[in-house]
Amino acid sequence: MRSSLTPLGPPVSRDRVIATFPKWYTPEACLQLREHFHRQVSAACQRRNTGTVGLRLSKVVVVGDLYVGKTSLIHRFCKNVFDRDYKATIGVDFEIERFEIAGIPYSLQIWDTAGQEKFKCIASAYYRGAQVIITAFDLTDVQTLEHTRQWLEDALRENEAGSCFIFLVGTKKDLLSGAACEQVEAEAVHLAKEMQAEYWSVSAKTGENVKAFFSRVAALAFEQSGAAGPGEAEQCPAPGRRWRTNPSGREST
Ligand SMILES: Nc1nc2c(ncn2[C@@H]2O[C@H](COP(=O)(O)OP(=O)(O)OP(=O)(O)O)[C@@H](O)[C@H]2O)c(=O)[nH]1
Ligand SMILES: [Mg+2]
Repeated sequence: MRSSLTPLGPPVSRDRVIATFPKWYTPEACLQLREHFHRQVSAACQRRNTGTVGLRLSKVVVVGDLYVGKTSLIHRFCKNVFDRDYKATIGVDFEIERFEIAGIPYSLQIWDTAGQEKFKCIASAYYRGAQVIITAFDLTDVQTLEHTRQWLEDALRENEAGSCFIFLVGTKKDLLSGAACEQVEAEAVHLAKEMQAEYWSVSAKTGENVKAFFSRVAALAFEQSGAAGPGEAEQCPAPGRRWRTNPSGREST
């Protein structure tokens, strides 16, 4: 059935409908601990403030070393495919993924950048204007985790301080298990806290956590963008001053 809220293009698929706030991966490194939409956003959505809505699209930039699996992660989410063969991204590429969040149409423009050094100057030209920066590393290659600091620094240089949500994502989870996985995750969580990033482990091969991860990205970006209606963005703190919710559920900034 076609949704009345998506007048342009085909309706969003059922698995792109986000009705309840998606949960974090680990509470140790997460951008906020609320399990529901912010009350101002919910109220705006209930009023269906769709006549003069805020921005309905957020730019997401995915960075990280070559071969860590950035393209694979995006393709698993957007096309539900996985390719075992490596085809280096040359420069940049992007996908637009449409959602319906709390009843309101919303899209992510997901930029896939090249990890190879020789393409870095092309890719970095596209960092500007990001609402979300995803720094990816390979869980089986600890050096790629160490390099995420530099990738983040480069991406942040092109954006206003405190204006982006940052995610640190460990890829290829299917290749690691048990104590080895726990050890790398612990290191990554530590780094994520330093970066003020939210941490996720995913597998593009099996699809584990991929949809949950992008739903979380979309919901956080949606709340912050003002897409729920006029005035909501000003009431929602910028990512640098995120809503912090203590475990008791009380919100603070
Ligand atoms: N086992 C496993 N392999 C993966 C996974 N994700 C990616 N790969 C493999 O890792 C290789 C690199 O993946 P890409 O997605 O092309 O890496 P990339 O980060 O986009 O690389 P650049 O475009 O050069 O920056 C490919 O051979 C993929 O099949 C995963 O979750 N599990
Ligand atoms: Mg690629």
